[in-house]
Amino acid sequence: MLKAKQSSEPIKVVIRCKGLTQRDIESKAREAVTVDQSSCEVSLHDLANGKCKKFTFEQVYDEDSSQKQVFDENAADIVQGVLGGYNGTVISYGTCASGKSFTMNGSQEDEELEGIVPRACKVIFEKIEQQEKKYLVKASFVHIYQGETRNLIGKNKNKSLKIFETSDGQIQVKDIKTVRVRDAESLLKVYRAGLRNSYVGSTRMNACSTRSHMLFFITIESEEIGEDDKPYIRKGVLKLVDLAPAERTRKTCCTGERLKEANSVNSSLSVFGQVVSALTSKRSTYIPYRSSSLTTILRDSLGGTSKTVLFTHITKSSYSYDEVLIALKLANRAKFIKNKPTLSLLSDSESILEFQSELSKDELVENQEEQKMHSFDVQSSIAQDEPADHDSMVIEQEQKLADEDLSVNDEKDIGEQDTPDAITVSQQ
Ligand SMILES: Nc1ncnc2c1ncn2[C@@H]1O[C@H](COP(=O)(O)OP(=O)(O)OP(=O)(O)O)[C@@H](O)[C@H]1O
Repeated sequence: MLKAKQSSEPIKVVIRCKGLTQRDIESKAREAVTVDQSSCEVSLHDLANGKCKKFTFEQVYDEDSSQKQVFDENAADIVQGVLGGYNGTVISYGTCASGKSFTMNGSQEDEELEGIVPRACKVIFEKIEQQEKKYLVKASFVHIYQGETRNLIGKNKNKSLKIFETSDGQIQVKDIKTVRVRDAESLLKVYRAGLRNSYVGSTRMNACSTRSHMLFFITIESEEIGEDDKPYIRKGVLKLVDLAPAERTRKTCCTGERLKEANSVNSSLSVFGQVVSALTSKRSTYIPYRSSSLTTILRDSLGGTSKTVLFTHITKSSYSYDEVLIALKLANRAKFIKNKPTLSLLSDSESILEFQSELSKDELVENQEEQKMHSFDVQSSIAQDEPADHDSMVIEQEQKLADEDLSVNDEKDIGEQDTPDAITVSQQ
């Protein structure tokens, strides 16, 4: 793999603050957080003793921020980078019910409320349509539930997937389900099918609380001819990560399975915090990535070659003071993590052949469709003595293809031929 090294840059840390909910107001919570968007300052007030802790970040959003603004100002660049052959990561972290899933997924009912993932899916294909180049787009969706990495799409969703490191230092997830997609709608279908399979449970803090860390991967490859007249594949992986919340189990009063889930999430988030600390401490000689599946998969995103934005969600409620303080302290440290975004240009014959053979399948399908249309054209002209309706034929055929490819939720494996044993999710 050819890699044009770039200089290091800090990961972007963004704070998004949610206002008091009706429930907070009814339970007499007060506002313990103030956000100054112009100075990018967040103040956390200890209302009992009148003290205040101030933090500054690259970008802070109050409760009136729009989904579009949040995407445009933080994720659009990352998506553009992935199209250009860089890895990109968006991580949604924060306290319970603070809007982590709202930022990533948002609401399907109202386009204005769509989150980063649906917006990214649309932008990717809008940009691809503006290009002459051919692109391959593939998606995978896994979650980490009680310490096990599992597919959220395809068959065998209960199988625990192994994470391993290849001899050249890449982190891969074995048997991850990967689906080739040809348009934004299909990509969104994969995402939504995975979401339907995710584990959401009711807690005292949130009726729809995420019980596992969810990681949606979009791999984008494009081919070009280099100055040496040889073919190269530009390859970028976009990781869209919705983390489960750290939970004070005494507060959420969960028991049984919910308690096990919370303990497992807390332990992986504690490793996440240790990795952030180690990466930003001058004294540290070891980064404990391997202590959890989450940080192993995110190795490239934290201190690696990815362009990364870390959203830290907090709420204004005075009852969440302790959790907000922990989240702000982690975010404040994460500001000092440096990554080296690195362009990935593949020149090995295996990658090029794989890319070209995928594209040749498209040509085969296109030729078959053309032949079918031609015979339909001739037959219908003979039968009706009228020209065939080409446009509606094409739309029908495309719809059929999309449906066949994306019947993910029916446990029917899709794009089986597209499924490699493993995909690279992290690089040294
Ligand atoms: N900025 C926002 N504007 C409007 N509604 C929001 C906003 N952020 C969150 N919400 C609403 O607050 C509720 C909780 O949000 P969400 O489920 O996204 O939180 P979460 O942090 O993912 O929760 P959990 O930690 O339990 O997984 C949802 O009803 C969501 O629609």
